[in-house]
Amino acid sequence: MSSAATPPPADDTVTTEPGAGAKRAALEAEQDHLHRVHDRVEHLRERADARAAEAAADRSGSTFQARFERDVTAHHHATRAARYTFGDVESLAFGRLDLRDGDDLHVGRISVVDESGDVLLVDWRAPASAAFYQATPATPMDVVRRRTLVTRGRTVRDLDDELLDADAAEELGLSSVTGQGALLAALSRHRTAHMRDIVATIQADQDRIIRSPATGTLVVTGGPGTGKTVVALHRVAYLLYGDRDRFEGRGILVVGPSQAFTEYTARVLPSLGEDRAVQRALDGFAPRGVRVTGWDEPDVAAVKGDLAMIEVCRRAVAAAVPPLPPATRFSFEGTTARLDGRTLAGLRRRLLGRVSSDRDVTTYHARAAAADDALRAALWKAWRGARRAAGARPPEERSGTGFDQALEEAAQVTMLRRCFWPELDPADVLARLASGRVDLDRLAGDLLGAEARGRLHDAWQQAEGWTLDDVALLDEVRAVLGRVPEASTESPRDRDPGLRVTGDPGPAAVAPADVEADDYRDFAHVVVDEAQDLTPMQWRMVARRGPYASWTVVGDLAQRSRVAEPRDWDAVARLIGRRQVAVQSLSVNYRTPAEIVEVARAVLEAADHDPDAVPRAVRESGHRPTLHRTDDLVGVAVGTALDAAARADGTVVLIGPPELLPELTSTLEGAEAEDERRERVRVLDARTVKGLEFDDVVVVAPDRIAEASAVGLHQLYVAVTRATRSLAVVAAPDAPVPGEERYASVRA
Ligand SMILES: Nc1ncnc2c1ncn2[C@@H]1O[C@H](COP(=O)(O)OP(=O)(O)OP(=O)(O)O)[C@@H](O)[C@H]1O
Repeated sequence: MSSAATPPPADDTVTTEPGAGAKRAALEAEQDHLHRVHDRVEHLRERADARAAEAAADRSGSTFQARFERDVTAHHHATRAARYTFGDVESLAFGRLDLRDGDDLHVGRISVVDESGDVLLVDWRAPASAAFYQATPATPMDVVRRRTLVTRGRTVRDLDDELLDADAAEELGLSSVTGQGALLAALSRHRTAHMRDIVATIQADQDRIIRSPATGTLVVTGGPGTGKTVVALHRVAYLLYGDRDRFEGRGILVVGPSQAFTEYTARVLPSLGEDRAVQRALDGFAPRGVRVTGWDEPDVAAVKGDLAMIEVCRRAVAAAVPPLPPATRFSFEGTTARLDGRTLAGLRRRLLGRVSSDRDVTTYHARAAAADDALRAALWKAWRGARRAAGARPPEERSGTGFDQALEEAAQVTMLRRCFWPELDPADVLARLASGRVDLDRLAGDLLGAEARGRLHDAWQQAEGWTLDDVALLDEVRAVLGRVPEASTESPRDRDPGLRVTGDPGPAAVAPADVEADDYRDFAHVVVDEAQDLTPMQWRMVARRGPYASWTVVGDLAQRSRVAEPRDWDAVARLIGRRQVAVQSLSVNYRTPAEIVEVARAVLEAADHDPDAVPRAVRESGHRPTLHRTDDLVGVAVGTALDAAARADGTVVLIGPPELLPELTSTLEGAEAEDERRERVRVLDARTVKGLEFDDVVVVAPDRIAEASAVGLHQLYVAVTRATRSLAVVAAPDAPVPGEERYASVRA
C-alpha cells in the first residue's frame, strides 16, 4: 500500500511537518475518541454478560422448547459478550479517514455505535473501511487524509498521517502529522511464540487479496515474509464477516504444514473475533488414535504421495479381509449343504473389485449389506443344489421359507459371515501392508516400479511409527472403507481377533466409531498454507473435505521441500478438481531485514533457482549476518543463541540438521544461563521451521542441511529467511556456505 505507513513513501504524497503542538492536539483528540469507543464497548459487553446470565437463570418455561430457546438466547448473548472482549494489547481502533464531504470515520476491529446511533467505529472488513487500506494519492477514493493510529489498550501512542488530496485538505483545513510510521513500528516489535494480526497495517496489495471474492480457487504466492499466511487468515475473517451464513454454516478449514505452525498461527483468528474456523496441521487428518512420529525422506515421500497409491490403497483394503474357512456346512429342513471356500473367495473378490473411494455408496462399509445379501444368495443356491441332489424339489423363492432365520442360528454360518466382510479400520489395513504381512510386490507389482517398491518397503521396515506421508494413505484407505454403518457397535477386534496386526509400524489403536474425525465434512472454504509442499495424495486428502468448496491456496515454489509432482499451480488445480486458478502475488518482505535477504539470495542462486524470487525487504537492520567458523559447532551455536537472547527480548531459534538436535538440546539445557533466557531459545529441525519466524536465528551446519537431500538448499533457504532481527550461521572451517562474502566473519 502506498500509505504514509509504507516505506518508501509514494512520490506524490504531500506531507507537511507541523509543530509538536499540532501533534499533541491531534493525539489528545484521538485519545478522547478512543476512550469513548472503549467506554461504549465495555458497556455493551456488560449488557451482553448480564443478558446471558439472565437468560441462563430463566426458569419460567419448563417445556423442551422453552429450555431450548433459553439456551439459544444465553448462547447468543455470551457470543456477543465474547465479541466485545479484547486483551490489553490489542488495538480496538487503528485508523481514521477524513473524507471529501467533510465526514470522518474511524476504522477498527469491530463496528461500534453509541447510544444515539452515531457510528464510533467501523469494522475493518466493512466496505467503507476498504479505502483505509486501498486509497492512494493517484486513486484517493474520496479520502482526503488517512490517519493510522498506533494504540495499545486504551492508549493512543502515536499517529501517522498521509494527505491523499492536498487541495481538498486545504479547503477542509486539514494538516498531516507524521509519526514513527505505523508499519515500521509494527514490524520492529519483537516476536512472541504466536503470530499477531495485522489489521492496523494491512497493505493495499494484501487487502485486495483479503477482499477478493471466494468464488473459485485463489492462489496467493510470494517469497518468504511477504505476509501470505497472515493475509490468508485475515481473508478467513473477512469471508466470515461478509457471508456468515455460508461460511459459518459449513465452515472454513485452514490447513498448515505442522502442529508447530498451527500453534504459531492459532491466535490470529481469535484476535479478530473469529474462532469458528477449523485449523488443522497435515498430520491432524490421521484417524483418531494414530500418532505421527516421523518424517520420510523426499524420495520416499514422492512414492507415498504419488497418485498410483490410490489403487495400492484400494487393493490393500481387498487384501485385508481375513481368509475364509475351507468349507462351511449347514443344514436346513434335513438337507446339509456345503459351500467351499474357493467359491466364496471368488464371490468376495468380485464384490471387493467394485469397492472404491469414488462415491459414498461404493465404499467398503457401504457395501456390507450387499455383500451379506450375496453371501446368503450363494448359501441358498448351494442348499438348493444339495436338495436337488437328494432327489427333492427345492422351493424357487427364498422368502417365506425360514431359510434366513435358519442361517442366523447356524454357528458355522455366523463364523463365515463375520470373516466374509468384517469391519476394518484404516490403520490395521495399512499396517498389514507396511509390516509385510501383505506382500507389496504381489499387491502393487504392476503399479509401482521395483525401485519405488523398494523405497516404500525399506521406509516402512525402518520406521518406528507412522510418518506424515502415511497420513494421506491412511486417509485414502479410510475413504475406501467409508463410514461404519451406524447400527454396528462392535470393534473389528471384538469380531475377529485375528485382525490384530502384530509388529505394526505404528500405533493402530483405533476403534471404528472413532474412524471419522470431526473434520470429515464438506467445508465451504478451504485454505491451504505452505501449499508448495503437498503431495498429490495429500491434496486428495484435503480436497475430500471440500468437494464443493472455494479455495485459497498459499505457497511459494522456491520454498519447496519436495522433488515430485505437482510442480505448478495448474497441476494443483487439477488435483483438487478445479479447472483453473487465479494467481495473486505479494512481493514485499515484511519479516527479514535487507542484510539477510542478500544472504538468502545467494542460497537460491546456489540452488539454481531464480534469485529474484527473493522478495525485497521493507527495512534494514543495520546488522550484517554473522558467519562463525568453528570445529565446535554445537558449543558455539548454543553460545551464540544465548548471547542473542541476552541482547534483547524476543524469540531465538537454533536450526540444525536432525542428527545434531539432541546434542544442541542437551548442551542448551546444561548451559550456564538464567532460565528465562534459556527458555526463550528453541531447537528445531530445519524441516519443521517452515512458516515460522523468530527474532534471532542461528543456523547450525548449513552444509549438512543443504546436502541432506535434493531439496536441501531450499530447506536452507527457508531456514535463513526465518529471522526478523539477526541471523548467525555456524559452520565447520571448510564447509561451503553460499554467499559467504556477504556475512561478517567471526572465527571461534
Ligand atoms: N501489513 C503488515 N503489517 C504488519 N506486519 C506484517 C504485514 N504483512 C506481513 N507482516 C508480518 O510479516 C511477517 C511474515 O508474514 P507471514 O508469515 O504471513 O509471511 P509468509 O509470506 O507466509 O512467509 P513464509 O513464506 O516464510 O511462510 C509476520 O510477522 C507478519 O505479521
